[in-house]
Amino acid sequence: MAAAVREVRAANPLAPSITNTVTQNFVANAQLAVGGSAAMVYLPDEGECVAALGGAVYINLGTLLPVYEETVPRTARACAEAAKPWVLDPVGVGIGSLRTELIRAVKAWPAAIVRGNASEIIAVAELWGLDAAADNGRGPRGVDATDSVEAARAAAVAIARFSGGAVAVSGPTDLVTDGAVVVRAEGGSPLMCSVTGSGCSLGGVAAVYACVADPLTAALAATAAYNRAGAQAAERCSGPGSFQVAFLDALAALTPEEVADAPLAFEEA
Ligand SMILES: Nc1ncnc2c1ncn2[C@@H]1O[C@H](COP(=O)(O)OP(=O)(O)O)[C@@H](O)[C@H]1O
Ligand SMILES: Cc1ncsc1CCOP(=O)(O)O
Ligand SMILES: [Mg+2]
Repeated sequence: MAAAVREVRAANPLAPSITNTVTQNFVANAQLAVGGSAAMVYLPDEGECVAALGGAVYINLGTLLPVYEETVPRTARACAEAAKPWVLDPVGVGIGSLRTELIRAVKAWPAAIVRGNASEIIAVAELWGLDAAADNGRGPRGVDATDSVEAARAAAVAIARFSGGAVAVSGPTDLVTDGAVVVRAEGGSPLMCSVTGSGCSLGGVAAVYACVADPLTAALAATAAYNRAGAQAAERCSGPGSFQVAFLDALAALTPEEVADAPLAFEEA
């Protein structure tokens, strides 16, 4: 994790995004704060182009446009063909039919990292037909979780075993797995739920680290960085507005050691 943080700062890798219109700015600023480079695109040929240019691609389904019916599968396929990692954030899975169709479609080119809140991870496992235990999910309420992180454990492990990558479930305690180990990470702040894009930008930062590290290390580095920076920002702010500013400052100031020393609890999956 420390090496990933250091290498990103040294190499300034590009992790382009197809992401929602609500939080693009926060995603790009968080990617820049950790030392990465950002580029947001919408069109199918642009997705293919940035899959070739970038070290890893972030695809977030938060606000879909009709063109995404083409952009998302073509970009995921381009990543797979170029052996580039990509990160899926299945925001709001369950709203409308296109999100469902797209998540079903990209099962053919599995993401190196699937990042979402507990309800989204449970819903993806259900859609991919991976895990009977995942049927327990109550489903997302819009973009928010209604399930606990622990309720998503089996779904997360099943997705990681299917994809061969990592799954990061966010919440009060985060859970990250590669299908062999399950890692729990504490930290952050409840204020992160009051700033839209905390989850989206975590996915964008995971894509930055995936440019230089394996999926599990990248997902853990992003999660640990968020937990550290979130806790620090909460001490320095006076509410959600100043939290977001303090959070970007804290993210930019994190040392590799602070990220690597974040408390993590490992167990067998
Ligand atoms: N109650 C909480 N306490 C501390 N950190 C939290 C809490 N809820 C969410 N976080 C953190 O906020 C970030 C976004 O997580 P979450 O809110 O679950 O994502 P999403 O916005 O996609 O629903 C993660 O880094 C997570 O660890
Ligand atoms: C509010 C909202 N609506 C569609 S996408 C989006 C942003 C969700 O961001 P996050 O999942 O990081 O809270
Ligand atoms: Mg989210």
